[in-house]
Amino acid sequence: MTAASILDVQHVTKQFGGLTAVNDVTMQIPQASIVSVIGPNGAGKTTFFNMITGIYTPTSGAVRLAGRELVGLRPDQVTEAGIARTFQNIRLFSTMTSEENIMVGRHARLRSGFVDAVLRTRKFREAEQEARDAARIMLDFVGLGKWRQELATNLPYGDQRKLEIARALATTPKLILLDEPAAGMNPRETEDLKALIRRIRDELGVTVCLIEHDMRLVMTLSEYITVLDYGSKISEGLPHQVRNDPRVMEAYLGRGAAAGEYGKEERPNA
Ligand SMILES: Nc1ncnc2c1ncn2[C@@H]1O[C@H](COP(=O)(O)OP(=O)(O)OP(=O)(O)O)[C@@H](O)[C@H]1O
Repeated sequence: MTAASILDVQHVTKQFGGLTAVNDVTMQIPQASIVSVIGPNGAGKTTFFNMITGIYTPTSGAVRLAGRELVGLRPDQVTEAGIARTFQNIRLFSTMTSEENIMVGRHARLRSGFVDAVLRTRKFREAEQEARDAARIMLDFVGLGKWRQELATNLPYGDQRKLEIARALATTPKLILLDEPAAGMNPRETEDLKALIRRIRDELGVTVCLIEHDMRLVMTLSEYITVLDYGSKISEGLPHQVRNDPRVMEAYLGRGAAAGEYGKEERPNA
């Protein structure tokens, strides 16, 4: 990779007792790129994201965002540093409106403090208005403007996932990590998602890294792909390189779950 990296992950390892969930993985994410991390179930992908975002501290290794070391920071500090993420399972506040869900996500950026909030000072009201405006902009950006006052739980499934992305974007990240964003989506929702991810990079200039099992989406959207298996990096490169890598084929096909997971039309060497 020749482009400057926004994220530089060096030799990260995570052990849970005797289990090595991620084993000495090095990966660079070029600025303003769309990249994917793939691998069979249990390969260590989510653990990898959890180390980048401060949920887990790596057993060893370094994670740098634009040169700044992130290991040791709390998740909220990592968000503040410029990394936002979504989770495998939807984590919206179902009793809040779409707008409120985004305002909560933006909390990390609010400048007013607890005392301001209790006293409802001008500073607090201004910060709240700013959060509301930002929420509207993000809702419009992801195409959910009409759902602004609707409870999150009432949104169609695909729109709930978009709302999570909007919430992450409202923290004005440099890099967004999406954990299985297409999970459970129908083909039309997946196409919509693909267009949205491209716009996040092209129009907002935000670098995107996704974990995804939908190989058709991964192969058509990603500029670079990193493949994990049993915690180790077994391949990386351009989509066609990864698709044709015998090690990748073996990792998927060797477990007998290949047809479903790798996708019949996107099988390596197909
Ligand atoms: N907190 C934890 N404690 C112990 N083991 C864990 C923990 N988190 C993950 N693991 C184990 O680490 C390994 C990697 O899990 P991880 O969830 O990172 O894989 P994954 O590639 O994201 O899988 P999937 O595609 O199924 O989501 C698995 O064996 C898992 O059981």
